[in-house]
Amino acid sequence: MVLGGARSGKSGFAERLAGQGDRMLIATAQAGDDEMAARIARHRADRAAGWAVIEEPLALEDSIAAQAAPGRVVVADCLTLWLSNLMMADADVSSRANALCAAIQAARGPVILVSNEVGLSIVPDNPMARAFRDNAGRLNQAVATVAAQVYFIAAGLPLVLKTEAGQSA
Ligand SMILES: Nc1nc2c(ncn2[C@@H]2O[C@H](COP(=O)(O)OP(=O)(O)OP(=O)(O)O)[C@@H](O)[C@H]2O)c(=O)[nH]1
Repeated sequence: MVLGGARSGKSGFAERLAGQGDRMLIATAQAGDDEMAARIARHRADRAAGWAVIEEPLALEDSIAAQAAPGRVVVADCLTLWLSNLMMADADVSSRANALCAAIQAARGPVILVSNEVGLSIVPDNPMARAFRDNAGRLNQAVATVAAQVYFIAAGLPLVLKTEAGQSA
């Protein structure tokens, strides 16, 4: 799991972690406006050759189950937009988080999950944003529990939060 703030360098770190072999990106972002469309176009242009890409805004757990395979690294980018898409669709966020964790645990190959840490700033002034922030914090905790390794990226640099041997001090 690769956590970080906006423009912290977490997607680039996750891409480097995936190495050079068979790599698949599951992108959860949707181009809801021109600025987002330009962002996505920039990501496509900057992406190194060799990546297969699937765009899946909602059924992330199904995509992970279908795409994770021995010898292939799957990068899911990002859980925060997936959560936002679920909330906009009035989905049951808690049961979908459980389904995602089950898919991660059952995956037949390595899965790298990118997520935002959104809880470090002031309390949002509207209930929707507060619910989003709380759901994001719960989702990150649930995924970090089942992840073998967790990194926090700040200013492009990784802080190791959890290794396969356990949590770092
Ligand atoms: N639909 C779609 N989305 C993409 C594609 N490539 C990247 N994205 C999305 O772009 C989003 C990340 O982009 P940004 O918002 O520019 O990056 P950021 O997370 O603020 O920055 P970093 O922390 O530096 O990675 C992720 O949620 C991806 O889903 C793509 O090919 N298609």
